[in-house]
Amino acid sequence: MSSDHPDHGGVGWVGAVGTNPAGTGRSSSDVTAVDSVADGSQHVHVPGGIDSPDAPVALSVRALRKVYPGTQALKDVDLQVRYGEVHALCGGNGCGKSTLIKIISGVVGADSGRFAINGRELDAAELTPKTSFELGFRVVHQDPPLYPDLTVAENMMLGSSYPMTWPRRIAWSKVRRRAQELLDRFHIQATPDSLIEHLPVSVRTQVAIAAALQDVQEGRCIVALDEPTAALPAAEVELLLSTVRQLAAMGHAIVFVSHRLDEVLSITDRVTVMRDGRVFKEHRTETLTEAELIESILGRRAEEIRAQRSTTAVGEPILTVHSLSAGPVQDVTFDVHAGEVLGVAGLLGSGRTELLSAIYGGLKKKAGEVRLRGRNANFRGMDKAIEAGVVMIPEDRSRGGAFLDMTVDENLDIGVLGRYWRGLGFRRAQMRRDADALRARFAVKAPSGTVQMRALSGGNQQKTILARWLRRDASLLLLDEPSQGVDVGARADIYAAVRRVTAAGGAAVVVTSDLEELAQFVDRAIVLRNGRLVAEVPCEELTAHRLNQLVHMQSGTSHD
Ligand SMILES: Nc1ncnc2c1ncn2[C@@H]1O[C@H](COP(=O)(O)OP(=O)(O)OP(=O)(O)O)[C@@H](O)[C@H]1O
Repeated sequence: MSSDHPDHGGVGWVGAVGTNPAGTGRSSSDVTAVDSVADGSQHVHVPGGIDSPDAPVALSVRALRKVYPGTQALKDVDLQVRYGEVHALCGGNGCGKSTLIKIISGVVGADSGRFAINGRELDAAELTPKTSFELGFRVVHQDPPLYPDLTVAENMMLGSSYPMTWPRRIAWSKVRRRAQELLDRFHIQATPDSLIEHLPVSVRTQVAIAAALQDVQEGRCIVALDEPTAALPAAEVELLLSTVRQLAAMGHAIVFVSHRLDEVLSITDRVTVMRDGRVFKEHRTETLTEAELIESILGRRAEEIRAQRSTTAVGEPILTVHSLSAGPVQDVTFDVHAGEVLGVAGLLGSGRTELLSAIYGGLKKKAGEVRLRGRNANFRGMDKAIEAGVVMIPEDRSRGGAFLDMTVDENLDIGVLGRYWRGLGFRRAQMRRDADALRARFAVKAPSGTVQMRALSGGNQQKTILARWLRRDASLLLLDEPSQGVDVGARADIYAAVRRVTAAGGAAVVVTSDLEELAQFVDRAIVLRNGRLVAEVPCEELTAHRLNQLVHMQSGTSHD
């Protein structure tokens, strides 16, 4: 391990947390911090700051190893997280971040390693979900395990005990009231009786976070958030990030996994960068620049991954949308030209996802028309749109794409099998070579193309699905949150693939809640508010700040 200061403190390998006679594992400095929290103080006294060797350690991991068939996911990982800090775990897709968190939460077994959680030392074999939970480790996983056909209240109560009335009946009014309190506390736009399957992805993520954190007001916890903001639009991201900072100020230790480097730089105290199953480096956020962080994660210079704007002259209109109304979308008119990537910015509920869906034929139009290369394109269903050269990659990839029981290459090849028939012969070797090349081009980290899709990390599944769709000969790409969950290098690779389509005379429309990404990668943007197109931003005016102003303007939450 190479680290700036992988200091393990002076009291054994668990740092400042020794085990006291009462078995709570709290040192005296530790207890002071707890008392101050109980007193309602928003600040935790950390002697010398959280970087000090005296700062109490909440979580310590030592020499952790994990081998999956064909992959050594973790190689001698050491990590220390202190009370009162937000500690980022960063690294490329498949470097082992989720595996590390799953092991600490006890849901995946490690091969070897030692842990100290809230002062209790354990061996890898002793760590079960129950022990981890009882010791105060809380986690919101990348794909939160919510039950789509249950209500918000029912999902929130799963895993904690249901309030009961006599004679042994669930007290539903109490369940609902408790859920409503959580919805209010986390400012979630849902009711206790909303069915999860009817909620947008971002609201589902918020529900999962609220459910995991429902009891963290009491006592001190270690809260791990595995890419909590991947599916959240900007306004909710800010809300969540301030909740995270508040939790740290209350004395909890936060492990924060994110590919969104602006978030990492804005709310964390330290960053541990992992590469290929190892801890590569630990940084203090205060003195870290974005370029240094990118270089630490990727091992390449930040300039190498900057996206190029369109270099081709903008050609004839590929997509023309005229006075379109569908769902919340009202009277929207715009066009996208050959060679162009158009970005769509808007808050949750602005109609951005429905706009793509209406163009694609997934959402019924109320009025208006859609033209492709000047011809009427009122697609009735996906097949017709695909035939016409339109590719749509939806926001919710679990509905739109990954076949987890099939192999990676089968996932890549679905939809293009017809290409490989030559008369009665099937060109299997060519198909394999093409899949190899595709995995390499999209940097899909997999031991081989024959492993099951479920063995891939979240980001690598995402890259596989994108590669499947982007290999088609599309003339119009409709992409909803294309870089959700992918690392900073892969994000640039995805836009490079989009550029290949536009350079060949195609066009693309990209919806993303990451305004930095829009400002960096698209050629022009439109802004939607309450279903209406309210602004068009040309390339020379594209900045995240400008887009942020425009998306918030009417709601009175402008962030000037
Ligand atoms: N159930 C599994 N079976 C086999 N291999 C697995 C399994 N789960 C994860 N892996 C492998 O372990 C490695 C680490 O995966 P992990 O999910 O921890 O990565 P990650 O850093 O969280 O990635 P991402 O940023 O994409 O979420 C990857 O190579 C992945 O393919």
